[in-house]
Amino acid sequence: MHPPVRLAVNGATGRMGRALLELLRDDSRFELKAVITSAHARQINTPVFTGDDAGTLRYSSAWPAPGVLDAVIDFSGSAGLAAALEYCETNGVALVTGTTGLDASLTQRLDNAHQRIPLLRAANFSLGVAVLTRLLREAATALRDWDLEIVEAHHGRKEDAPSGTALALGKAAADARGTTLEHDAVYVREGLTGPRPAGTIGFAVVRGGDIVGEHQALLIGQGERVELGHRATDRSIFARGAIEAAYWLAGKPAGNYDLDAMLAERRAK
Ligand SMILES: NC(=O)C1=CN([C@@H]2O[C@H](COP(=O)(O)OP(=O)(O)OC[C@H]3O[C@@H](n4cnc5c(N)ncnc54)[C@H](OP(=O)(O)O)[C@@H]3O)[C@@H](O)[C@H]2O)C=CC1
Ligand SMILES: O=C(O)C1=N[C@H](C(=O)O)C[C@H](O)C1
Repeated sequence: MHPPVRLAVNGATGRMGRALLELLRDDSRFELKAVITSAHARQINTPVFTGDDAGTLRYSSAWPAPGVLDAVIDFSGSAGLAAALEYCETNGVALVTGTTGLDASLTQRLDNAHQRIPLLRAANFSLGVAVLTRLLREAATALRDWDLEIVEAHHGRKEDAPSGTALALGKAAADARGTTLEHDAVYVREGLTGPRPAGTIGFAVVRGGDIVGEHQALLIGQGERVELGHRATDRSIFARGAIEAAYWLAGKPAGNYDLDAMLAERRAK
């Protein structure tokens, strides 16, 4: 049993931040040291928890002094993740991030971060999507010539499209087929004419209401099709996955880690 992991949550007033705090409040494996959100959030300087065991923790936009944290969990946005990455790299702190919709330069910074810190990124922290990804790799290989379409649906406040998960599923299938999304993805069909080009991977996006997150991969042949799908109905599944990842990652040497490695290590125990 190692001492509690000293943790910060970044993006703490958001949908995922709130789901994380709800679970972390009663998780004795962690000592919550900082609860960080944007400087303009109305919760800044207000108590994070209420009740008899509330403690003195307050929302803040300032990162703690060096030496205070072992790990950061980030579900914020590009600016929030950039700040978290800067802090973690400067202070040698482990970073778990689920933020999606990153531009090329932030992706590049993350790609290089493994030289300095333990880093675990996942576009989707649910166990179900980890399994869906494996199934899709197998189906995309076995049904190599079938058309592949990826359909995703999310709540109306989501900022990026297609979702990080849809892109990760597309990438997994493209890798399995020996191609790339840069070469074969079709994100928009408006203005295209003629038949569907063979080998392309199509993406379609639905946005509305309170949909937590749904992903479907359709492998479409002649006279038959395979449909693989996952439906999240509660975002606590993502929060739980990220918390397990932070506990697993804290104290590891610098490097790039993923959920598959964590799940494999746990299965082996
Ligand atoms: N990998 C996964 O499993 C999942 C990934 N996600 C991804 O996580 C991200 C967040 O999602 P969600 O919680 O729904 O989004 P929200 O918009 O609800 O939350 C984002 C939070 O980050 C805060 N924020 C903005 N800028 C900064 C900053 N510079 N520093 C710190 N905090 C900041 C926002 O504050 P304010 O509102 O004041 O701007 C807000 O509280 C998205 O990219 C989403 O796609 C979501 C679910 C699961
Ligand atoms: O923004 C969300 O809500 C979600 N985002 C992630 C994504 O972009 O794939 C994961 C999940 O589907 C919820």
